[in-house]
Amino acid sequence: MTGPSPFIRLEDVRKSFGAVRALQGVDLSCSAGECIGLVGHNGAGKSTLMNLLAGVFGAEGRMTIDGEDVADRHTVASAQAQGIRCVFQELSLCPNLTVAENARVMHRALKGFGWRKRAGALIVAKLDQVFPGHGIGASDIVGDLPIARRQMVEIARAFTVTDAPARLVILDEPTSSLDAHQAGQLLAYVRRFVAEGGAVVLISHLLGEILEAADRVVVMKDGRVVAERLASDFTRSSLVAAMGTVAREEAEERAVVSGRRGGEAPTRVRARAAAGGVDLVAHRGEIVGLAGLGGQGQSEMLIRIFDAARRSVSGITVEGGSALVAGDRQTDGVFPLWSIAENITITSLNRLKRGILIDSGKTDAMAEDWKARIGIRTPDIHNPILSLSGGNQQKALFARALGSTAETVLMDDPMRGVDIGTKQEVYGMIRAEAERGRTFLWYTTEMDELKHCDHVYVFRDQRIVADLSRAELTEERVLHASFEEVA
Ligand SMILES: Nc1ncnc2c1ncn2[C@@H]1O[C@H](COP(=O)(O)OP(=O)(O)OP(=O)(O)O)[C@@H](O)[C@H]1O
Repeated sequence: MTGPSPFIRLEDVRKSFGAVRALQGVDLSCSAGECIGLVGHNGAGKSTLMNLLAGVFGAEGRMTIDGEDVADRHTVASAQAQGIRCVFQELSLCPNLTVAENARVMHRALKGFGWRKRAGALIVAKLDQVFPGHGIGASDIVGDLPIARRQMVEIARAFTVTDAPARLVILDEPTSSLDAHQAGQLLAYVRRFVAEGGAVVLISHLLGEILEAADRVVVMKDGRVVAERLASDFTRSSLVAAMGTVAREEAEERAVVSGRRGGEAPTRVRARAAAGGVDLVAHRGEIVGLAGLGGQGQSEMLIRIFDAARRSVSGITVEGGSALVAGDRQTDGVFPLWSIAENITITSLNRLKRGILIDSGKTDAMAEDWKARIGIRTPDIHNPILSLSGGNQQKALFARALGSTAETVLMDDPMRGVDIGTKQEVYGMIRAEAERGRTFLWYTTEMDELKHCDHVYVFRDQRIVADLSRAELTEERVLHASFEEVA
């Protein structure tokens, strides 16, 4: 399927974490000048396989680079020297350093007088190539950047070259925090990089991206490769079928019936408009979408509403409490030292007490219930949350919010890294909860998800510039409102 001498070849690779058999005999080869799309359910083993390529840990089986057996001596340093670069789901930049300094962390060759300037020039030039108009400066502190820009820096850094070449760049959910425009820029760059002889492994749950950017698609399931074909031989539905989620995909097409609740239902959230904008109003049982380009104030609005449910915030009223599903899982969502069960139950502890003490039987029962309902893949809910795959961590955050008693659930692009089958189930849960009276405010960068909303507010420059009903909702109208002043 690949050329005569692939850059990297893995054969019969196996890896276990305790009782979890993450890889159960995987073959994969990757050649210069191709983009491999890697897809599969949450916990299928994709990131584990990429960690292996990047030298993060070893495994049983064979691994050759340029035909040479390296299985016993492949490390992060040797991978880097061979030109293997990785952009993992959880960003690895140092938040207290500048963009230029983070570029230097990866390139030891940038030393001596003026290294900071050279590092800055290197990363900004790559940002210009990958994300024209990015608006990022070399001296910006990474921790001060919004998550989309941090992700852009991390991606651009992976493609920068000093002494070692960039031969294979692994992108694990690279567009999860990018808006559609930025994601398009990245995919276009991937195609240029591949055309010039580079290799890319692209992991994504957005199948459109895979079909657009990949030459070959590899489908994983439960630690095995279950299908491998040219991308042109797949359609979206045959790819979904290969992943084993065809029935749920069809369920997605079911229309939302609730419609706008204004007038008849009580108001749950009201946020007064910024100058020149539109008020945000959400009623009982309504699913309200927040759209627009990334970083236009959507996440900030959700955080302000979340705060307003706890203390007085000028211009915002919230009835009945709120729960937040964070978009930036790494910094706002997951308690990294806690177990899966503790992460799920933290906002429900008031209900899980016996007397004044937390009842561990009740917390375990709640966590087990959500593990089953939302399909969190773990042998034990008492395992650390970081033992879960990225998508399964995100499911735990959903369980935390949906399992709370809050009347309003705020969702900050919450489906990042969640597989297509689980997404359908969560969409169904959101609909069912809305029908029972819960209110959802849902910021999403995925156009397809807006169709689950009763109406959609489009944000631009930190204010709402349009309020589109379901009937009015088209990608064109959202884009139009995102870019232009709406009369
Ligand atoms: N450090 C670890 N400790 C324990 N278990 C782990 C560890 N890393 C991965 N696993 C387990 O290995 C399996 C494969 O995880 P992996 O992260 O490779 O999945 P994935 O296909 O990348 O999923 P996602 O789409 O959610 O990112 C999962 O069951 C996960 O819980």
